[in-house]
Amino acid sequence: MADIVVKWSQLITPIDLTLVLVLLLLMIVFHNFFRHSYYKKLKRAPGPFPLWPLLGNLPLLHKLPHQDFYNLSKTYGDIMELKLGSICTVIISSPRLAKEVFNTHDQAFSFRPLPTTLNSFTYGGRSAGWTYKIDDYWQSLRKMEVLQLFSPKSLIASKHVRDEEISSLIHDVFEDCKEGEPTNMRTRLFDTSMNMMTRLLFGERYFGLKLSDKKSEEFKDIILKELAIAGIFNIGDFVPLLRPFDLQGITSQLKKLRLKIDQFFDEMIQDRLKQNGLNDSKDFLNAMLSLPKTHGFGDRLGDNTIKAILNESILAGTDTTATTTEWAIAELLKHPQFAQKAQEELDDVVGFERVVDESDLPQLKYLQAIVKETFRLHPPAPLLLPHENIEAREVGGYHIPPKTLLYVNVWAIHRDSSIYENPLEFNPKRFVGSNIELKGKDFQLLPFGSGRRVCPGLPFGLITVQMGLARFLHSFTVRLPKGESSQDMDMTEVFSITTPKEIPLHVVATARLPLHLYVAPQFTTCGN
Ligand code: HEM
Repeated sequence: MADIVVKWSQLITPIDLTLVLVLLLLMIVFHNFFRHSYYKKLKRAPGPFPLWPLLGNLPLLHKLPHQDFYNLSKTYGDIMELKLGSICTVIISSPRLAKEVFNTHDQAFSFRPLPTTLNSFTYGGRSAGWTYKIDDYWQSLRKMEVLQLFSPKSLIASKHVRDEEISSLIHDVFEDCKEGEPTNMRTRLFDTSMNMMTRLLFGERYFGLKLSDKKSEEFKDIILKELAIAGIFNIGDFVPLLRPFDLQGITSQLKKLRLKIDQFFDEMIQDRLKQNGLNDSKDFLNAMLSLPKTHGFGDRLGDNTIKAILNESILAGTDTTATTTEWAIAELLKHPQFAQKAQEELDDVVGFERVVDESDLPQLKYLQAIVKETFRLHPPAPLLLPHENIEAREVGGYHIPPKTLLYVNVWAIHRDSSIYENPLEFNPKRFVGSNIELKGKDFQLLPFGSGRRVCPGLPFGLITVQMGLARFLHSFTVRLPKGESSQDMDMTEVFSITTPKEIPLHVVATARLPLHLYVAPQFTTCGN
């Protein structure tokens, strides 16, 4: 054996090895070069040359991929093709092409490639958002979610949950301001959204009231870790050769986290099954457990599907509404003239003797304009969720090969200067009197996506943001803590599963309504 080792080392000298490596590198560069010219013949969308072996254009992306794509689109146009590792990726950055994708080719691009992180959290893509294709299973899931959570009837049934949780938020901020303490809006809004979701899903509040409760703390920790890890742009998803090395340490974290999630949801499901009178409670977990197993799902509405749906709903429904409301308050601190205008409207419509009710919303036009403007500048999912096609298509006159990863960069669309005047300016006036809606039909404003895969939580998410902001503005005037200037406020964003402000917003609030309107709510015991 020793002899053989000696012979090999004599055969291959360091110079030989360097030559082989250089040759390999040249081969990869030439391969990419010829492929690139070949693409051009097929009228492929323009894009930067995929210079890096294995990585392609990946090194062009930094911490905020949607901003990198936006900057690249200024050079290459509103449809461009990049090679991210081994994945052919097309990025759409104009309303015209978003309309073409979601109207003409919606079915073709309705496939959902599953990143490694979400594979684990959705039990192999069993939730509606990460089911790969649109089939009977996906349709049954969507139908069940809409019926139980988001239909007009369900929204009326869950109104008291939103009212109570927002009242609790107002009470907590009031307590902070009585003490003269700044309020951490990030934590308060997150807890509010989380409590709403957990009450709808399994009938329990999780945070805020029971901070000493160990189980609540553990649950919050799991969810925060999931949110953090789910947002990581995993190199292994783009460069399969690197996947086994787990360079970002994701796989090991996922395993630990998945065990904890499993344990948490398993206990909850078992407890529920042991309880007599399963059908008395009207939360989503009970609805799922009560469904006959064959109800449109074949035998797939097992425990793993239920866990995947619960987990996805928490991940999709919590941070999205909380970060949008936080951005809205931050923008209004920077532009107090708009906050004042919204407060005048609230005072006119609601007065000072009661709190805002959901039935007031249609009259709160200025508030609605503020919410739209916030979604325009700060869409929680700036690239929507990834889409994929299995058949070749032509978009904008360019050939899109099968298995292309497609991102619709709504962050870029929302900043298109041919649509929005001074697009980088926060100015809700642009939506006053406009009939642009958030429902996915107006392609210049798409924070909830569009087409078949449009967000099913849209009605719930929108009403939660509108009501949270309306109640907050009606109840308080706010300023930043001493020593901080709103004009210098750092508005840097972070790319994660949502796109929050990098530095959490802290505010000092002053009450503007009679004291009895800040009392803590009496919580009804169950979700619905
Ligand atoms: C401010 C609130 C929200 C925003 C901005 C938002 C945004 C989005 C976006 C952009 C998509 C992807 C659309 C696409 O790929 O074209 C999506 C999908 C989805 N959202 Fe939301 N969402 C919000 C709230 C919610 C809530 C409250 C829930 C439910 C608990 C929810 C559940 C889902 C699900 C299940 C999908 C996947 C749909 C599918 O692929 O079939 N979202 N959402």
